[in-house]
Amino acid sequence: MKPQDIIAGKSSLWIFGYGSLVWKPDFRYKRSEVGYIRGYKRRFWHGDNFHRGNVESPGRVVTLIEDEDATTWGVAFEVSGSQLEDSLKYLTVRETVRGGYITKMVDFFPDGEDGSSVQALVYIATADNPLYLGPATPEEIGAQIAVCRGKTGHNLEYLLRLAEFMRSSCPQVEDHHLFAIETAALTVVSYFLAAQ
Ligand SMILES: N[C@@H](CCC(=O)N[C@@H](CS)C(=O)NCC(=O)O)C(=O)O
Repeated sequence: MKPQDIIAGKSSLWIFGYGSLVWKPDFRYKRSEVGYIRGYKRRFWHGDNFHRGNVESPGRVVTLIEDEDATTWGVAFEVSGSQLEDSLKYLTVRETVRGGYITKMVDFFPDGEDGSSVQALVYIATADNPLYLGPATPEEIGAQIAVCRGKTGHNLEYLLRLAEFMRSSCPQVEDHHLFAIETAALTVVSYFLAAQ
């Protein structure tokens, strides 16, 4: 969907973040809510040759994989008025042009509500994306993240800030994939430090 199609006729829009957007939206918004979407699992299966890696050593960032039994927790940001066009213009470059993500509309369930949901825009990198790296063990992914960096910073920062968000904002959620990769990456880092 093109940004103009997304905002057509809308006075406000919710944008769901589940990776770097949860800790670094970098666009102006009216309000935010922690919550979840259903039918997707978050996986570090997408490559990144710009923000957290480069062409020779792509980093690993998250995307969403369809799984009808799964839920993914993150943050939704409501944008309205001029924030609508500004946020989508910014995210088109950050997510789509540089990251290879496409847009979809999903149901977002704010935490603590009565099970009600709102429609939200989400950026997803699908398996047919040239940057898609696919499944690997937590050890393989952790080792890759421990050594990659890109124009925005180290891949380790991307991982640790997401893990910190989940611990502080969603303590009730046990994200095995995320925390196994965090443990693996920090183990590699500890070897590097011990070797010095
Ligand atoms: N679309 C996901 C993932 C977003 C994401 O991590 N995208 C990368 C682009 S490859 C990004 O924005 N990176 C910025 C950064 O690493 O600071 C989200 O909603 O958070």
